[in-house]
This record gives sequence, structure tokens and C-alpha cells, in this order.
Amino acid sequence: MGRHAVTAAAAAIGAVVTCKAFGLQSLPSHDHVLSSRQRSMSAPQQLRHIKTSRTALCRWCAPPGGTPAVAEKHDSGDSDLQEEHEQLHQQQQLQLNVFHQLLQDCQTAADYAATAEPADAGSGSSEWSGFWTAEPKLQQVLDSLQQCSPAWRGGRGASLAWSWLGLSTMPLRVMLHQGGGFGVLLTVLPPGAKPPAHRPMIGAHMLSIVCQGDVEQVKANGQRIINRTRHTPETPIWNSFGGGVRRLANMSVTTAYILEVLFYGKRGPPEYDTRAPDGGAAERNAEADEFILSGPRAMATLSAPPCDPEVLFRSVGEEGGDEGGEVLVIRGREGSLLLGGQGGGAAAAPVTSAAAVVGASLATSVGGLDTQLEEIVRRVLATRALPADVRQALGVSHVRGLLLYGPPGCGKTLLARELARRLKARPPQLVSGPEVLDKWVGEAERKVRALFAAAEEEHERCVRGGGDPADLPLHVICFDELDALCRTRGSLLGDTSGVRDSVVNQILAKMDGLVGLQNLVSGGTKWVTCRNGFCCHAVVVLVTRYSAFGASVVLAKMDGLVMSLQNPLAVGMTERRDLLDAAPLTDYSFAHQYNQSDQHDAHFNTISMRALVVGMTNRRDLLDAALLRPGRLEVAVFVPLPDEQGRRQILAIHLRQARSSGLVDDDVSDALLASRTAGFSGADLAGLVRSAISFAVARWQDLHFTRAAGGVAIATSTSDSTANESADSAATAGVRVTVADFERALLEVEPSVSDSGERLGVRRRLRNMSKAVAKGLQGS
Ligand SMILES: Nc1ncnc2c1ncn2[C@@H]1O[C@H](COP(=O)(O)OP(=O)(O)OP(=O)(O)O)[C@@H](O)[C@H]1O
Repeated sequence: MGRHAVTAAAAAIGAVVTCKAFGLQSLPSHDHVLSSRQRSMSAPQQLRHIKTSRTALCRWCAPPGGTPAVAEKHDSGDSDLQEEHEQLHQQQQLQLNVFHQLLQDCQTAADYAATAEPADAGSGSSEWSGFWTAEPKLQQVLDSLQQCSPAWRGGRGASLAWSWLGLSTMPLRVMLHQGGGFGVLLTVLPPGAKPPAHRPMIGAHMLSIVCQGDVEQVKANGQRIINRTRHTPETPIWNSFGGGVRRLANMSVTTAYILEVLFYGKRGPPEYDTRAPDGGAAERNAEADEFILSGPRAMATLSAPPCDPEVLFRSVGEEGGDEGGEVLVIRGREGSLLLGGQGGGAAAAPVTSAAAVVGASLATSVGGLDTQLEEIVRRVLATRALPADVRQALGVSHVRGLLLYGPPGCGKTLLARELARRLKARPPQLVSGPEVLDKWVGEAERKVRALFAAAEEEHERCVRGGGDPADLPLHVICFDELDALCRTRGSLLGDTSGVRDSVVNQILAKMDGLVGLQNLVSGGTKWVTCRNGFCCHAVVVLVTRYSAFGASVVLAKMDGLVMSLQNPLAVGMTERRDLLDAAPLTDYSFAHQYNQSDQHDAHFNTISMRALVVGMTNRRDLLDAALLRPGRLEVAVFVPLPDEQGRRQILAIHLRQARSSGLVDDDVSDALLASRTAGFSGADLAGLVRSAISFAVARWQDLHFTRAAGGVAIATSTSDSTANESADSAATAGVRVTVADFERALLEVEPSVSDSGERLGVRRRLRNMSKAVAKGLQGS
């Protein structure tokens, strides 16, 4: 038998073995894995090909154990949704096919290399010796690698494939496959990550591709090679031989993904080499050790390698979320990444990425804010979804404050409410700035304290009852129109300025309490007379942190702060409380004295885990800068006017109910309406839908009135031809929203916000007023 025949047979056997090894049985049959001709097509061509393969899609849509709801979606009659759904599945299908193709090609290449052995890597500069695979096989692997990308996205902001790994704030290495003489590794580097140098696997022939991001690779193995690779469809593949010391750095602002294929031959997967980069044989490179082990080790807790490709690529419909929408469903082994703290469940039980689920389900009620949702999920929610031990291992703490800012009516309040609801938090406490302000001295601050009181009381009760505060639900505290409350201190003139400054201070004090001040010593209150002669209710927190102050200095500073800034919050800090005399403590009538070892530190820290403060404003520029510092409202997300795609999503959201009840004409096109509503905010679009429905309701009422009065169903009361035509049918005896209704609504509802974020209504009123004044002047 010629070499080619042998290798072809080996390839065929290899493919079968590979399929079994990768658990491909339950996946779409081989005719849905791309043929070599199809593989030579461009990605869009492949997409088109898959689109025509309806059987494959349906199999994928309704996998064993899949919910009927997923299949039902096809029959929902909602063509937009159906189209979106199909696109999503086509993309998933493509990704899965591409990945499986890669595995098959690698397996074939590894099978061809069965006779080759990597040289011993003892020297640390190992090379794969001799012939290891046929050139065409290598080319196939390279082609397959080139097709891989984690960045394909589905509809409505659902991130697919590996992008959920981008939630990690730490570099991660994920073993996607291991066995059959090769491994496939995914390295995920958060923006700016520069993990310590390490050696790649010894003796491995490696092919790496940057799937996303801009990555610098520095190799130092006798010679120094600096290679910077930005992801493009034509990104060159790094082709290297194992053993050299290497450092990767993510130079981009997005997460970078690097996919590597490592061929290690028959002798099995080599260990990561964590010896010092200088080549010292015994001396371990502790830094690299930590990185490498924290990656796979974290992943071992998160998702036992090798990951099931299905796990990584699965991202379908309603299974994970209580409200539907696209969610990432991870069928994992014990303790998969982002399990929402449920690690260690039954092996087959579906587990979901809590953060991704929340993000995706938010998209079902908040439209046009995909990027914002992604940022919120990554920066605010992701850590809350991590199991406590993983979070501790990564050394990350929760973000406690989120600021949503932007023009009015674009969904800030809606987003905050929905966020609280989806986080299964206690009912959110939502107050608006002007509501908090009070004419009575000290009352506004009391209201602020009351907002935080529930979280604190619940925590106390839980601790007293011997419970674990970590199990407590989250408290979300939302301040709408924050600019009315938290203007830059000292920026306001007049009698109210002291009160407002004091409210800012109170909020800061509470947020800092939530941050968990170390070494909190004393807290109390005092009535002080400010320069302007008004009495203020001072909240005083004394923190022992800096030894720079002596007792008198502390006292003077506290008084000085209170007096000179009209600032009713005085903060004194010292590490040497013993140096303090009694004066500050008595003068400020401190009710409590805590020290470092006191439980109260833990108290504040734990409360902080269970509280999220969300501020909302149209005028971020007016806010006190202290409020925006890290540890306070540290994540600021701009919520803009929706673009066309966003408007389409918002319209679909607001019409969803009426549509699902079959009350909207098929001719009503969200896409068309979106193209005609440039400059509309989310609130305007909601108003437009309400207006259109109001016309339909009026027509319906007229119809019923006519029937009731004359017993004859003739819609003479409306000139709308669509309604006339349909008046006979039983179905249209109900409300029916038509294109004509929207045409009328468009004449009635206008954009309320200018591009610069101002309310047009106000400007219009002002314009009218000035016209009236001018007229009056002319008349007089
Ligand atoms: N992105 C959106 N998706 C869906 N509905 C939206 C969106 N934005 C606004 N809406 C609709 O408009 C209403 C008002 O929006 P919301 O109060 O959240 O805006 P806002 O940005 O907080 O405005 P303001 O700054 O005036 O407080 C919402 O209840 C919702 O019905």
C-alpha cells in the first residue's frame, strides 16, 4: 500500500476516533461539517451555505434535552425574531463547525506525525526533530486556525463562543482539547495584561493565532524576537518550536484571545515549564508559576479541562434565563466558570453564566444598549457571579457604584430598575435627588442613611443569627437625578449650599463605609454652627490611618474642616490613636469606637459585597468629583440616544406584547419605523407606540359603540381603510394597530431631546415664550 493510501486510511480512522474522542456523536452529522471545498470559501459564503442547511439548524436548535420553547420560536410567526434566531444559530453552527474542523485537521496532522518524536527539551531550546507531518496537513491546520475567532456575535448583544471568558480580569489559559498527540489552548488576556514570562510547553511544535486584539510576543531564547500581531482576517500565524521563554502582552483595549495548537507527539502532554526564564534548571520562576497555575488552576475550578467544545460554543435561547433571550448556556462539569456561585453541582445539570444571563435577559427589556450592557456585565456583574473562592483567588473585589449618564429618556432609570430586578436583589430603593432634599436641617442626610439602613440591618440580623452574610441578597440603591443632590461641593451659593454639601458628604461616608474602611475608630454626630450662621448636623468619622496627626492637630483639622468648608463631615485619620487626647472623642460625642480588630471592619466589608449604588444623571459634569473616584461610582456608563438598530430593538420591545397577542398588522415594520425616527429617545419611541395604539383603541371603541348602539358592525366612525376591510372578521373585532396608526402617531410625537441632550420641549416652550413676549411688546 502506498504511503498516500496508508495516510488516507489513517486519516479516516483518525477522523472517526477523533469524533468519538470529541464527543461529536450528538453534533450535526458530517455533511454539516464543512467539506474541503466549503472550507475554502470565505466566512460569509460559508454562512450562506449553512443557511441553506435547514436540517442542521433544526438539529442544533433542538438538541437532546433542548426546550420546546426553542423550537417553538420557529413557528412564532414573528419574522424578525425568527430571522435573528436563525442568524444566531447559523453563526453558532459556523463556529462549531470551524472548531471541529480545526480539531479534525490537527488530529490528521498528528496522525501523520506518528513516527516523529520531539527532541528532548532538557536544554530548554527543544525543537521538533525531523519530519512531523505532511505539508498539506500542516496547511490544513493553518487554514482552520485562520478561520477561528471568538468575536462573532449574535443578535441583541449576545456574546458568543469564548467572549464570555473576556469577563475575567485575570489572564486565563483554557485547555480546549488535550489528547491524540496535540492540545488546543486558548489564552485570554484582559486589556493591558502583561503576564510574567514563561516557557511554552517543552518539545511542542506550536502554531498560535491572535484571534482578537493586538498582542506583543517577546521571545528570549538566546535571541530576542519581538513580534507584534494585531488581529485581522489575514493575521499571520506564529509558528514556533517549544521551549523558549516567552512573554505575551495585550496591547489593545479589548480582551485578546490567542489560540494555540501544540503538537507533542506520542509521549503525552508535557508539563508547563515554569523554570526561571534565565534557564536555571532547578530554580522556579515563581511569578510565571503563579500565572500559569492560576490560569489552568482557576479554570480547573471553573471548567475542568479539557472543555467540551459544545460547552464553549453553546449559546442558545431560553434554557438559562427565566425571561428568555440569548444566554450563554454552559453545560459544565463541576464548578464551571461563572456559575453564579453554584459550583459543584451534578455533572450533567445545566449551569449558566449568571452575569451573561443577566446581561442577555436585560437586553430583552432594554433596547439599543448592547455595548453598555456588555460593559456593565463585565465591570459590575462578572465578579458577583464568581464563586467566592475563585474571586478570592483572583484577588478581585466588587464594584460598588455605577453611574449612568446621558440625555433624558434613553433608559437610565429603566436599566437600573431592570438590573436590580434581574440580579434577584431586594426590591431596588429608588429615590430621585430632589426627593431627598429637605428643608429641615439633617433630614436629607437622614433619608440617605435610611437608604443604606436596610442592608446594614439585614447584615446585623444575619450575623447575630449565626448566618453567612455572603448568602444575603444584594441591595441596589439608585439615586435618580443625582446632579440635584451631589453637585460639586462649594459650587452652590445661598442658604441651601450647606445642606447639599452635607448630603454629598453623607453619601460619600456611606459609600466609603461600604468600601470597608480599614481601622475605623470612631463615628458620631455633632451640631455645629457654620460660618453662615446656620446649624448643621455633622456626621463625623474618625479613621486611624495616618500617624501624621497629633491630638490637637486632629481636633483642629476636624473643626477646621467643618468650619472652613461649611462641611459637616469631618474625617480625622491617625495610626496612633494613643496620641489623641479625649477632646475629639468627647467634642464630637462619638457613639462608637471601633478598631482594626473589631468586627465592624468585616461588617462593612461584607455589607459592601451586598450593596450596589447606582447613580443616574443628565449632567455628569455637575457632579462632585469625589463621587466618581474608584471605590465610589467608579464605573461610569454613557447611555446615548439610540441609533437606528437600537431604535429598532426598542420598538420591538414596546410592541412585543401587542404583537404576541396578534394585535399588530404584519405590515408594521420596526425597521422602517426605526429609519423614520432619527433623534427619538427610548421614551419617545415608547410614546410613539402608545400613540399608535391609542388610535387603534379609539377605533375599536368607536366600533363597539356602533355595534352596541345599532347592533351592526360597521366601522363608519373611522376613515381608516384597513380597519374597514377587516371589520367583518372576528379577529379584527379586537384592537388592531396598523401602519396608518403609526403614520398618525408620527405626526403627533416628536423627538424630545436634541443631539446635545437638551430637552427640546423646554427649548420649544422658551421659543414660544419669547415669541409671545415679542408679540406683546409689538402690541404695546
Ligand atoms: N433603551 C430603552 N429600551 C426600552 N425602553 C426604553 C429605553 N429607553 C427609554 N425607554 C422607555 O422610556 C421610559 C423612560 O426611560 P427612562 O426613565 O429610563 O429614561 P432616563 O434615561 O432615566 O430619563 P431621565 O434622564 O429623564 O430620567 C422607559 O420607562 C421606557 O419605557
